[in-house]
Amino acid sequence: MADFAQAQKLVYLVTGGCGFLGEHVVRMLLQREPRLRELRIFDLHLGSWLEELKTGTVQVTAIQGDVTQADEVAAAMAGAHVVIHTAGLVDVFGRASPETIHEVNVQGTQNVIEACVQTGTQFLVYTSSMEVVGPNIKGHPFYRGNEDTPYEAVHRHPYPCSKALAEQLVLEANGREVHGGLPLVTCALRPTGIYGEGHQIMRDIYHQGLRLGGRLFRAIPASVEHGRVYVGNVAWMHVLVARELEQRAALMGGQVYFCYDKSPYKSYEDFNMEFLGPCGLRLVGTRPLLPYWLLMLLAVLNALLQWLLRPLLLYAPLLNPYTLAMANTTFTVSTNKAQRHFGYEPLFSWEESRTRTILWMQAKDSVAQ
Ligand SMILES: NC(=O)C1=CN([C@@H]2O[C@H](COP(=O)(O)OP(=O)(O)OC[C@H]3O[C@@H](n4cnc5c(N)ncnc54)[C@H](O)[C@@H]3O)[C@@H](O)[C@H]2O)C=CC1
Ligand SMILES: CC(C)CCC[C@@H](C)[C@H]1CC[C@H]2[C@@H]3[C@H](O)CC4=CC(=O)CC[C@]4(C)[C@H]3CC[C@]12C
Repeated sequence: MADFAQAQKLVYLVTGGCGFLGEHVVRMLLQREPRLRELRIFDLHLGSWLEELKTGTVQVTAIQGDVTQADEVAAAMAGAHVVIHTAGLVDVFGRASPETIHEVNVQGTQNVIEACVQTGTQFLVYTSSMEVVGPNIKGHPFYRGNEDTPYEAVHRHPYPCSKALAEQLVLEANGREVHGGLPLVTCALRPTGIYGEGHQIMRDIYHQGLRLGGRLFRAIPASVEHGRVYVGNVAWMHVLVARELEQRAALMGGQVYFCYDKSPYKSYEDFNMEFLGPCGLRLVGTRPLLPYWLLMLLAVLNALLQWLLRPLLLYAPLLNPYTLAMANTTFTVSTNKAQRHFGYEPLFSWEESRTRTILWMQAKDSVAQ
């Protein structure tokens, strides 16, 4: 018992710990990081599920706070050894203003870095995104590329712009001296499209299908591959990186890693059908029902409507010119950098990831009815 207590010495802080990915990171840390003494969960909105975590041997501290407030971040971080920064504004639908997206994703990340320096927190793991690379505005395919694949990364949309800037800040901060004189060690993880338990967009698409009488109509050619990764494996990568950063600082510091697993390469819609199919939905058509130009016209109309209606209400449908371009451009990853640098292997097989996601969809479905 004394040995166990001695081994529990680390304090971790997870920003955005109540979000879709953040919750999985929090639960994974509690399950798979035996050296944890205290886990701080920092989020703008705290979930009631946190209460159930407070019964174990690890001290779980919930902190309601805002990453855009430097003093709140620094106060939460005092005495922490590792910070996993997943908090972010994920908005490609025009819900938030570009200024707000920048403030949360870029200024919020800068505040996390400065808090590390100020408080002496030496290890920072940042949740970046595939969107830092692409797809770019020219619609160039990125076909099973890796971290070194040359690609023209050009963005205009506020979300990828903010993620790219924030990632750059994190990587440039690697090696900065933190309070106490030691060097800050940082790295960035770039998930592709994350799926799994808690994935709100999947639920939105499911409900859209229900409204259409149990059908979805193919909009994207089946040949367009879209990278996807299971949330449990993304969480596991975060836990492993955080664990290995100290021992392998020279190798991993300042590095980026795509998040990957054994999920199959498919189009966005065909991939979703792996889960929506068993929930009773059908994807109609082997080819897109509407030509691309017509879909783009609808997407532009949606954007126009959003702008016109903004003074009255928030109109933010899934289809807009940006999301259409995203879904319609091949972007997939094939790499083993995480395996080579820190021994990552996916914790969940594709079959397990699929089953877990289906069970969650079905359970949610029965609660909703
Ligand atoms: N969902 C996806 O497919 C992907 C997500 N990512 C990145 O993963 C991270 C997590 O994303 P998700 O879990 O999907 O999003 P999410 O929206 O479910 O979670 C984000 C969390 O951050 C919190 N948050 C937002 N603004 C905050 C603020 N000002 N201060 C403190 N907390 C704040 C939210 O309350 C939320 O709990 C984000 O950084 C996102 O950019 C990267 C690649 C793919
Ligand atoms: C028929 C329509 C055109 C289908 C619309 C699908 C879109 C809503 C989604 C297609 C691609 C998704 C994005 C992608 O998986 C990469 C992402 C990375 C992130 O960091 C955040 C989420 C997202 C932008 C994701 C959002 C939904 C899509 C645009």
